Amino acid sequence: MLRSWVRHSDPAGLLARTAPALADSPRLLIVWHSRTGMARQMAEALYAGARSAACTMEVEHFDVDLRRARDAQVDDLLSAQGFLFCAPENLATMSGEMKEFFDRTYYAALGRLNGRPYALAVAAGSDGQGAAGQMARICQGWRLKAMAEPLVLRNGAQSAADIAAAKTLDTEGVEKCRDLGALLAAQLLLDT
Ligand SMILES: Cc1cc2nc3c(=O)[nH]c(=O)nc-3n(C[C@H](O)[C@H](O)[C@H](O)COP(=O)(O)O)c2cc1C
Repeated sequence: MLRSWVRHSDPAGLLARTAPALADSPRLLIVWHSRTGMARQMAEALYAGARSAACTMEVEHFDVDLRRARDAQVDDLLSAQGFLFCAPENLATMSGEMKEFFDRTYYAALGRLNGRPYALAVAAGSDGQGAAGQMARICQGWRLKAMAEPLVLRNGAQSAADIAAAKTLDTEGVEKCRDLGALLAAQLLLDT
């Protein structure tokens, strides 16, 4: 579509020369899963932080792809220069949908993401270390470069009722996620 518009409207070919740069905008991929809302809000704050960092750095062309785990594909990984993975801890592991994303994409992406920056964010009741450790091992297998310690936010839920309740991320949590999103975006934009 863009190429055909360029061909017909730009006989001198000036825009055509800039088109590849637009197609090659750096891309940050955020993959998330959430059952009761906390990790979703964390992922949204990661996204907002990444966007605002690009704005502060006056970077015009920067894609931030916020993708639910069940919808994320190998090509999404391959076309991104950096990653944020955000999931809840369920039964001392990352949630099943997040694990299924890694299972589905791991071997197809292996050896093709080496050195790209990443960070992790985990929503938890009282722990979170199990999910963070598992995701970190997978990212290590992919030879990604950790940009920060995993961000683990705990809401204290332990009873069945509290666990099932819809969650609201507090202001401090939003700020921490925004900061992490900004850090990843800044690193990626400096690298590319
Ligand atoms: C089935 C299930 C198992 C859970 N197991 C853990 C756990 O092992 N450790 C923990 O810290 N929190 C545990 N939680 C609490 C969640 O991590 C917490 O409620 C968090 O907010 C979930 O994120 P979400 O709101 O994005 O779904 C569990 C929740 C569910 C539903």
